[in-house]
Amino acid sequence: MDFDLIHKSLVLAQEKAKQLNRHVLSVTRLSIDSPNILDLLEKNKERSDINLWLGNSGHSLIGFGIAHELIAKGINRFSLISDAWKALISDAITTGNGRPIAIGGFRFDIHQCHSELWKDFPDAVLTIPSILIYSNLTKANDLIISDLVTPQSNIENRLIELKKFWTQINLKKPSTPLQSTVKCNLQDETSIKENWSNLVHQALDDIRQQKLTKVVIARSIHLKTDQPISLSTVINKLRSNNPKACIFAFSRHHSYFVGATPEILFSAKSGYFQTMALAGTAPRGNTPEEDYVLGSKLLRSIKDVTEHALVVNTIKDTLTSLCSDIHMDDNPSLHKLPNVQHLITNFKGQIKSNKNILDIISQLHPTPAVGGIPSKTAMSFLRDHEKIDRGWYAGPVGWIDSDGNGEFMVALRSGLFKDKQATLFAGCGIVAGSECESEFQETHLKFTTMINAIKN
Ligand SMILES: C=C(O[C@H]1C=CC=C(C(=O)O)[C@@H]1O)C(=O)O
Repeated sequence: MDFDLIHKSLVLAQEKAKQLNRHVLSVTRLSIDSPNILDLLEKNKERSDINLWLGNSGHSLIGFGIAHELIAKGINRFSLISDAWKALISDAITTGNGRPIAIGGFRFDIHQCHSELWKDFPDAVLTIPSILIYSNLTKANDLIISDLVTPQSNIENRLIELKKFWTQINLKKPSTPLQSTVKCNLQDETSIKENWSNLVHQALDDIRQQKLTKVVIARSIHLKTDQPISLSTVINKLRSNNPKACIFAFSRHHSYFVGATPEILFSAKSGYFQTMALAGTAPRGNTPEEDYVLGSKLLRSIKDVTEHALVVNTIKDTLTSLCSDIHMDDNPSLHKLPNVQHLITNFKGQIKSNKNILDIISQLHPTPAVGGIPSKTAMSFLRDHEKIDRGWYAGPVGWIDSDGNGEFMVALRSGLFKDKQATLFAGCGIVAGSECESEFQETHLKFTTMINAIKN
């Protein structure tokens, strides 16, 4: 590793920090030989400062440590984070063609009661890892070393610390696979079903009274294992079981939030964007014939097509003021995943030059694929009736770079892990015509993404 280049960047950052009398981010990019991200994860699985992204469009990131963390609370969390990010990157010193990259996530709803379960996950966080390995399909692998330098920093010490940190992360460690067996907790099925049925009926009542057109309700399940659940085992299984999904993991303090989501909230590359409406679900068939029948039925289901169209129209309306040259699929098609198939409508186009990805996700979130219509009424319905703390489930998670590129996904098919416990989340859209039992089964299928990653 070229430590001279890192040293140079730290020195320049300190000169600037002294001039400005505030901290300055130093970022150095070095090329490294094909590091295996999953291998690095395995070696460091016990760490509590890992940010991982295995994107479905080829971008992979793994970050260790924290050079700097932007944290925001409350109603203006998106704009606070966006302003802090802009200020940070405008001062940053970059060497070796480096560019700052941050990774993080946002809570689904800041007004929902904040429970103890999510205490390690603030309303909004963007982390600039000390060491970040970034790779994509076309470019070589980058090792990005970042540090926050103040006028008082001891540069020589910082360099020694960074060297030590890299050695520690890269150290060969014998892997000790954990044998976990999943046991469901004692919560009995009847009470779960009863709560679910009350929630669905309440939602249908509000729909009948025209207070709501759609609301996406969710439930959680708690699992206990006989050994701590290994992050790398879960990630490896998610990765191999869900080739079309984006796999993410955020470990903070003693918990980690992990998922394999199919849903892009907004992704940006060189001024162009991609997003999607994903709503309307059917099971997969056991045979190709059965699968075809289920898929065809979904494409013709008035209830599902309506549920989907509500998402399409809202996304289209929101994008109009933020993007130009918008192209969208004429009709929904099927997005087939291992356990379920969804209706999908893809969008692409250009981002208006004065908009950045964080401004845009603040407008898009929550789409009616996770909230509802009207959005405010649906959110207040969820606060009053859902009785779970969604935390980061169904919130935006992703990464961003200083050139305005990035990807944010909706954190679905996900769970929060702590020691020997996991809390998994799944939801589904309720519209006129939704049925309690089939919606329950749909959430059950959605849980299996995570359950299959935990089970032996
Ligand atoms: C809310 C979830 O899924 C959303 C995304 C796709 C299909 C959905 C549906 O058909 O209800 C949901 O809107 C979830 O997976 O927890």
